[in-house]
Amino acid sequence: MALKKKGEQSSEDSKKRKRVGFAKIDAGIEANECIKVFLVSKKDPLRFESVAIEQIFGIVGCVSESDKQSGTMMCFMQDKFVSSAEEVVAENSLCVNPVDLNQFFEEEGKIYGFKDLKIKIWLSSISFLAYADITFESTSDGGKGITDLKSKLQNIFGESLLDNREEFLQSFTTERDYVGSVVSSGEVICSETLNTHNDKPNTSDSGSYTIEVIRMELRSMPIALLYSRLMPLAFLFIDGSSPIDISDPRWEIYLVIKKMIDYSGESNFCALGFATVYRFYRYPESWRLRISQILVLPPYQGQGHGRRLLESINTVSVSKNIYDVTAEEPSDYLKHVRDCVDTMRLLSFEPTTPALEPIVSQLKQTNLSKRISKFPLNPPSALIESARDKLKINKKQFLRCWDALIYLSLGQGDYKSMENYRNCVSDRMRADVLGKDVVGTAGKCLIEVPNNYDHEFTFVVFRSRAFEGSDGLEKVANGEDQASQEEQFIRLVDERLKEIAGVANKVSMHRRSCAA
Ligand SMILES: CC(=O)SCCNC(=O)CCNC(=O)[C@H](O)C(C)(C)COP(=O)(O)OP(=O)(O)OC[C@H]1O[C@@H](n2cnc3c(N)ncnc32)[C@H](O)[C@@H]1OP(=O)(O)O
Repeated sequence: MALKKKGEQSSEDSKKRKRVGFAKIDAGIEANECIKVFLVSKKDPLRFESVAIEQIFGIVGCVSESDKQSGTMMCFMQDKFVSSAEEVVAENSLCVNPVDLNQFFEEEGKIYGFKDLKIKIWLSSISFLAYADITFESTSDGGKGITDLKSKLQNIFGESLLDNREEFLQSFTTERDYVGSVVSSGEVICSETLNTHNDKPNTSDSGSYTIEVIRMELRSMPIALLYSRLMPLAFLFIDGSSPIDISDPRWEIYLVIKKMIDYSGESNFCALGFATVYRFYRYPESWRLRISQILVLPPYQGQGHGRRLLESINTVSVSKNIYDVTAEEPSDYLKHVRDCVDTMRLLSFEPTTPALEPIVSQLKQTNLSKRISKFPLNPPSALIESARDKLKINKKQFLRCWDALIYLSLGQGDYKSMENYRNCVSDRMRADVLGKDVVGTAGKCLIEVPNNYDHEFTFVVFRSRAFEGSDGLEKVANGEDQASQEEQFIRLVDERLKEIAGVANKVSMHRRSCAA
C-alpha cells in the first residue's frame, strides 16, 4: 500500500474522508414504534411466521425444526379465528397498548443496531407467561452499539419471559388450570353470576359464568409466583408503576376471576384484573388500606371489574373495621370510577340526605353571583367522620364525592342554582389554590406539578421574582400576568366541574338502570 504524504490527497480521497467523517450515527428506533404486545387466550395453536422463527433463534432462544415447519397451523385469539399471526395483527382485537415502552430502554427509549426491527410480545392470559417474536433484516453497530434485546425484555418480564417457543405453546395446555389452582385457597369477597350474551345477572343456568373477586395475602408461595407473572402487566399498563416488596406480610392482592364451565363440564378460571393493597398501621390500634396498583386487563376494561375490585376492598375494610381506604397516585380514570362507587355508597348512607338539604336549598334560593360573603359548600364535620367510620371513606375522597352529591341534588335544568354552585366551587378553589386572601395574591404564581399524593389538584403556588424589587418589596403584578393566572385558574375550575358532572351523570344513569 502506498503511503500518501500530507497535501497529496486526490480529490476522490478527500471525498471518501468526508464521507467517513460525517457517517450518519444510528438514529435508533423508538421501542414504542417497533414493539407490539398481544394478549393471547388460546394456543390452538399459535403460529409464528417462519422467518421470525429463524431470527428468534439465537436471540431469544432455540426452536425445534418441527416448529419452523409448522407454517400451516391456525391461530385463535379471543375466540376469533385467524389464519396467521399477521392476520392477528390486522385483526388488532387483542393488540394492547402499553402506557410507554420507551421507558424500559435508555437513550431516549431507543433501540440501536437493527434494521427493520419488529418485536411482537405474546402474553398468555392463561398462564401470564410471555414470549418474544423478534424479526429484523440485519444488525450493525452504527455508533451506538447493538441493543441487548434479551436483557431489556427480561427487565420487563423477568422470569415469565420464556426462551423456548415450544414451552410457551405447551403452557396453554400445561398451565390451563394454573390460575384456578392458585386462587382455590383464596377468600371469595364477591361473586356474581352473569349471562354470556348480555352480561346481565343470570336468570337461567345456561350460558352463564361467574365473576368472583378473591382476596389473598401475597406472602404465600403460589400467589407470590402468580403476582410475579402479573407484575410485568402492571409495568406495561399502569403509568409509573414500580415493583412491590412481596416479602412484606402486609401486602394483599384482590383478583377478579371469571369462572366458566366448558363443554366438557370442567371449570375454567381466567384472571381479568387485580389490585394490590397495603395495610398501614395507624396509631394507636388501627389500620389503613392503601390501593397501590389496580389493573383490569385491557380487553376487559369498562365492564365493571374495576368497580368490583373497589367494592371488594371496601367490603373488607368495613368488615375488618379498617380506619379508611386510600389510593396511591390514582389515575384520572381511577379517580372517576372511585368517585362513582363512593358517591353511590354515600347516596344510600342515611345521614347524607339531611346534611345535603340546607346547602341545596341555599343554592336554589340565593343569588350568589352578587355575594358579599362567601357561601360555603362544606359538609358537616360529623358527617365526614361518620362516613369515615362506617364506610371507610377518607376525608379527601369524601369531599370529592360531596361535590357530586350536591350537583346531583340541584338538577341540571336549574340554571340559577347551577350558576351559584359554580361560583361556590370557584371560591373554594380560589381560597385553596391562591390562599385565603383572594385580593392580596399579586405575585403569586400557580404551576401544575406531578406529585406523590392523591391530591385533587396538584400545584405549587410561589411568589415570582418578577414581583420583587431589588429592595425585596412586592411590586404590583402587571395586567398580562394576572390575566394568564386567571385564565389558568378558570381552566382548573372548568376541569373540576367537568369531573363532577361526569361522576354525577354516571351515578344518576346507574340509579335509573337499577330502578328499571
Ligand atoms: C392506584 C393505581 O393503580 S392508578 C392506575 C389505575 N390503573 C390504570 O390506569 C390501568 C389501566 N386502567 C384500568 O386498569 C381500568 O380502567 C381501571 C382499573 C382504572 C378501571 O377499571 P374498569 O374495569 O375499566 O372500570 P369499570 O368498568 O368498573 O367502570 C367503568 C365505568 O363504570 C362506571 N361505574 C363504576 N361503578 C359505578 C357505580 N357504582 N355507579 C355508576 N357508575 C359506575 C365508571 O364510572 C365508568 O364509567 P365511564 O363509562 O364513564 O367510563
